[in-house]
Amino acid sequence: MLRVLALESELDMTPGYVITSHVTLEQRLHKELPLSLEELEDAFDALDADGNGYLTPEEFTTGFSHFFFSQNNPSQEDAGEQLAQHHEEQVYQSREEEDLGDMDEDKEAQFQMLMDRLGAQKVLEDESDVKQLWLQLKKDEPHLLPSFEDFLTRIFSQLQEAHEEKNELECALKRKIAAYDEEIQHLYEEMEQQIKNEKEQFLLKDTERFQARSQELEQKLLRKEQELEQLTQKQKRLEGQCTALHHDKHETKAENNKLKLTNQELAQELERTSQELQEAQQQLESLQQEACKLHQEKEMEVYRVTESLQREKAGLLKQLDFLRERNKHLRDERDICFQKDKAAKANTAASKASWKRRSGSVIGKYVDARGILRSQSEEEEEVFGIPRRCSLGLSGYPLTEEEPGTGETGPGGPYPRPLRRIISIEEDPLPQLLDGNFEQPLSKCPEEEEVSDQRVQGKIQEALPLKLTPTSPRGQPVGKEARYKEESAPSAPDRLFKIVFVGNSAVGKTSFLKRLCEDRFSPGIAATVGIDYRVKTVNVDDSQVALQLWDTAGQERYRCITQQFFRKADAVIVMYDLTAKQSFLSVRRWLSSVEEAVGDRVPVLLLGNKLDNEQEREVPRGLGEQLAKENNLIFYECSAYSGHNTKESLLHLARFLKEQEDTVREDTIQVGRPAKKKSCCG
Ligand SMILES: Nc1nc2c(ncn2[C@@H]2O[C@H](COP(=O)(O)OP(=O)(O)OP(=O)(O)O)[C@@H](O)[C@H]2O)c(=O)[nH]1
Ligand SMILES: [Ca+2]
Ligand SMILES: [Mg+2]
Repeated sequence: MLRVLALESELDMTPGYVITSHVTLEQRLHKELPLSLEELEDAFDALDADGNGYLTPEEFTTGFSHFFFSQNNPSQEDAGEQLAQHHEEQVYQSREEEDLGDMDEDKEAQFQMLMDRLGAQKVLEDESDVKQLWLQLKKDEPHLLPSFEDFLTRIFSQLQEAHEEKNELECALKRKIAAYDEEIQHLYEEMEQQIKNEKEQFLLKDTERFQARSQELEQKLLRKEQELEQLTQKQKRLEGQCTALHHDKHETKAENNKLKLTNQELAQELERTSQELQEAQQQLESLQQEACKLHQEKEMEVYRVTESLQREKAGLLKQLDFLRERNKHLRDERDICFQKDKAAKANTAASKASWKRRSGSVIGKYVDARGILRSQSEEEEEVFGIPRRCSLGLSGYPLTEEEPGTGETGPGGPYPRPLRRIISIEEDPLPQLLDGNFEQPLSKCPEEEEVSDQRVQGKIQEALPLKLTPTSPRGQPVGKEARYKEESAPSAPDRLFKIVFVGNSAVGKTSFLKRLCEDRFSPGIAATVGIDYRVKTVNVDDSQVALQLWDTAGQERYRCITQQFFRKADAVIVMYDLTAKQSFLSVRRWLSSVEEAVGDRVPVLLLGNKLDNEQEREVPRGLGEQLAKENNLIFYECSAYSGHNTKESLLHLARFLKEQEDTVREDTIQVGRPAKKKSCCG
């Protein structure tokens, strides 16, 4: 029993507490108990119900109670007995429980006192077993009670000690555990710390690496972003360019279409224009041909007319001479008559010279509509002292009503005036023949009538025959040569020179001629179309020089027409406007076309016009003089506006032409002598 009790004291009665293996237990108990290891082995094995080598408090309690009961009923041997025993035990227990139920109060108190004394509460959790045992002992073996109680005391003290030990152990264990824990904790912490540090380091490294990596990645990202940015910008630019190109493409396409359309239109236009141009060219050619034909016809006409006029003139002059002869005879006869019968102043019927009416000459068309000879000028007035004549119709009668009192009236009313010969515009009119105000029919003798104006008397008398016998139907014109005998008698012009007037448009050619021939200036003059024509007669050293002045149009488009007139020119006048530099610069071109057409055989007069416009002068005088010197020209600066140098320059040219012609004549007379060319400017 004791053995068992000692055994029990080694057991930790805490429920669930597992006793370490029995080997450990036997070793410990072997010292305390007078048992051999084998016996202890058997005891342990007997208690280890499940044979797992470990004793639990339940196994120990159960085993102990077996042992105890077996002590009480040693007889029972077999299993059945065991079983019965077990059954008995159960019954016992149940019986016991009944007893217990009946246990009186003091036992309970005694037991409690015992427990208290033993301080079992601290040690035991469940006192029922011990209570049962105690009661049982009390009941069955009361003498054992004290030993039981001793035992219990011991056990409990041992238990208490064990408990305390255990507690101490526990405490120690706890402490150890705590220490271990602490250590572990510490270690754990350390480890934690280390891990933490490691982690931290790792983290740090990791972070660093991560940071580095992330920086790297960031940089890479940045770079990529920049690249992306650049790529997007590039893409945008390219898109922009693409759209622009696309747009341009559209625009270009549109423009292209437009251009194609314009091109087609232009091509059509061009075609149309070229057709029009061809037509225009054809028209122009035909016009030019017509113009040339016309011109040639006109030229031919003019020359025919001039020829016929020349012939007529020669005829007329012959007639004139004849008339003068007749006149002279008549005068002689008259003188004789006067002497014979002063008294018998017989009616000498004025033999009405029946002036054979000349057939109208072809010159009619050169006289302007009113029959006024366009070339009549003041000069004639001076030279011939003939006042302005009234306008004559083509028939020779005045176009306008005469002032009353000037017309002659005969028995049958006004005498029909004999038709006058209308002198060609080609030659200067014989003023005395064409005098409008002195209605002297050619047949009338001057003595019958007092000529009102003394100034012209001699001229008319000389010129008019007293009595003209009817002559052959077409009186022979009195030729020029005949006139040479009558130096004094003014007559048709001695010389006839054809002068062509050229120069840029608007330099003042027409105004100059107007001033020269009509002595007036009309500012609003229109530009000349094609060619114009005037005649001007000047008196050079007592001889009449008729100048045929061809006024050309300066405009470029008439150049080909004017060009043709150079050929027959006896002299050329080149005019520029001294207030327009360009017109001066064109002079060289004019000179070269003159040179081309007539060589240098004709004299050239260079005129710088518009001298009145001094403030707008663009061509210094010296330049004109220099050019004239270089090209051997006669040079004047003049003004059609003021008339300055208009006559002087022409007189100079006329004199030059006359002298040139005289020289030529002399040369012709002295046969074979080559004519030398006089320099124009002397
Ligand atoms: N101040 C001034 N103006 C002038 C003079 N002569 C002509 N003019 C003006 O110049 C302009 C042209 O005169 P025109 O006589 O028609 O010139 P043009 O050379 O005949 O011209 P085309 O017939 O085209 O060759 C006109 O307005 C005239 O009034 C001048 O001496 N002085
Ligand atoms: Ca066991
Ligand atoms: Mg003109």
